[in-house]
Amino acid sequence: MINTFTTTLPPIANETNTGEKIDVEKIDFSSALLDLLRRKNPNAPVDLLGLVTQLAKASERGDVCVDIPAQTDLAAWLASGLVGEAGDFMPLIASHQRLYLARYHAYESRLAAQLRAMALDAPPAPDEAALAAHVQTFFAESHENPDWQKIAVTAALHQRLSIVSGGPGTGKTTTLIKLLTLLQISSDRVLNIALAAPTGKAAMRMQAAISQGKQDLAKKGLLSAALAAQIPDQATTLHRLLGSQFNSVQFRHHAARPLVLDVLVLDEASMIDLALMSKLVDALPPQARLILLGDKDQLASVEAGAVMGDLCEESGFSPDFAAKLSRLTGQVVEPSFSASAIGEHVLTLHKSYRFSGVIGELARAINAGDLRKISALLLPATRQPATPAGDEALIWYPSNPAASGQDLSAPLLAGYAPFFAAVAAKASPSDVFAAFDAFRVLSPVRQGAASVARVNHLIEAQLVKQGLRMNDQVWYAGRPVLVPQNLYDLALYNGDIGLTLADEHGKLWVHFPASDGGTRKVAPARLPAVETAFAMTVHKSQGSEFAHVLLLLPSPNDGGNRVLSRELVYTAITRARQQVSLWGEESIITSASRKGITRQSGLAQRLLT
Ligand SMILES: Nc1ncnc2c1ncn2[C@@H]1O[C@H](COP(=O)(O)OP(=O)(O)OP(=O)(O)O)[C@@H](O)[C@H]1O
Repeated sequence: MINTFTTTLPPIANETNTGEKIDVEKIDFSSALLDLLRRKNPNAPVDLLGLVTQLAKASERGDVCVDIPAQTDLAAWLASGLVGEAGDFMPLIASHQRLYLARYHAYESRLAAQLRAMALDAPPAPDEAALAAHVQTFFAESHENPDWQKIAVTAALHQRLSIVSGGPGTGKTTTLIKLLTLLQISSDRVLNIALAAPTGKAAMRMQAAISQGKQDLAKKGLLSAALAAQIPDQATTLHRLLGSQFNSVQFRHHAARPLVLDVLVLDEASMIDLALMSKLVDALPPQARLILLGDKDQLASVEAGAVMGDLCEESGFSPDFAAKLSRLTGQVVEPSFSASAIGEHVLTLHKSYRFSGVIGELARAINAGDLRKISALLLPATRQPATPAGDEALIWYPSNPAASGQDLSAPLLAGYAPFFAAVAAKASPSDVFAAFDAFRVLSPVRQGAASVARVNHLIEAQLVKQGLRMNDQVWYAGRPVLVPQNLYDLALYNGDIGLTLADEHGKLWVHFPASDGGTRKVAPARLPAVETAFAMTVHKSQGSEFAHVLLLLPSPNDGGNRVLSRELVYTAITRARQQVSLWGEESIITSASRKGITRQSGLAQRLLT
């Protein structure tokens, strides 16, 4: 039986690891937990209560557990009736010298056990000769050696669990389509394949990328119309796939009522927290394949855990498997020791086919904490005029955007000018969306002088000046909004972006992208809890892409140091397809790249062999 103490879990966190949005419920979490424990045992060990306070705070930051100090009298804790060991029904669990809230321990240990079992449960091995021939056909154009996409496809065909990790443009989707096609070719029936992503936006991007990828493969004569029809174009959100239920943290699909599918593909897997990943794996039917796609270097999930990072911590092919992959791919695949039971299932793509230029170089340098490279990339830009021409891939404003006297409005308005022009011209909702997605302002913080709130305020004030919005008017044509929570009755989800546009009678509607590639509209009155979204936090931008990203990086005294990290800057920069504007002092950028976020979790250790 799973040990659950729902009352001891923190409420759903909302961008907690940015530390900006304080949830009132959360302030009381640590004291509520302590009260509960004291009521159960008035003589609870003092050091236990001290660590519980830390655990409550840590869980708000996204940690799954805290380390138990070496000198702890664990026997006294276990005798207190508050702490148990794995399998006990207690509010707290001590395991592997870590203290957990019971439910997180259950999620973590269960997920690790299930992933280990999936790694051992290999599907019937494909016929080598046939597979080698298919691989050669599908990668006939490849001049790469090693070709990581080819190796990933070949490896994944032998696996029930595959984790494909790569930065932007490394060909995760391209690899996936080849993999699904080959799975379908080697199956004697039509496979039931489901495509899912954490947010509606990410699901739509996945859908668009898959249908583009299918067309590319078909043009090369590698995908017949019949096969193409067997690979779905439709992607859904993970919540919808699992079956969200109103007012419940449980989904309709779980271990006792699994999904009906043969292959589940989950994109943007780094956004998935521990609880959700555990529920997802629970809901898989026996023998179904799970393919996770994501970028392990991006920010971890908003909720607790760093599942993608933990899963990818160790990787490497055994000598036998490496030899097999060498035979099948015709390339040299070196074996390497991996201490993880799922190390062979971590398939990393190394070469970016989209970012050959400065954006990719900067993203890699930030990731590697390569300060010299970062400075070299930023240096030429310092010579650029304060208001650059706008066609450079990297633009740098070397000042604190939160300092007084900084005029944020000019670049903001310039960036959104095509969007306002499309709104004024009453362009179709799809065209207005395209204009809006060409530029986005990102900030790490919600409040402060260079925050999301400030940018939204500045732009809205400018719109008043330009006569495009009446003072204090909440709804106006051109207002972009962000849905901050799941609104199941409207089929809208946390993070969805809508655009307010006037119809031919002047009536305002909020348009949202629809799953068929068009848009659908909702009356503003039905959306009581939305936020203006000219700017958004870097956390919320995950799963989205924009042609041009302007990233504001406030200095420490303006809230920057609390939240800036390598993962945050990397995630923000890699949202940009063509152009990045960085607005922050060099020391802020370099110190962020020195600071990686480490989340306390025992998942990687539980996966060790
Ligand atoms: N092996 C390859 N050779 C040439 N071009 C490639 C190759 N693989 C991918 N591409 C091209 O690179 C671009 C990005 O590929 P793809 O969309 O598969 O990457 P991704 O990792 O899924 O990207 P994203 O960052 O959007 O998740 C596409 O235009 C694709 O056609």
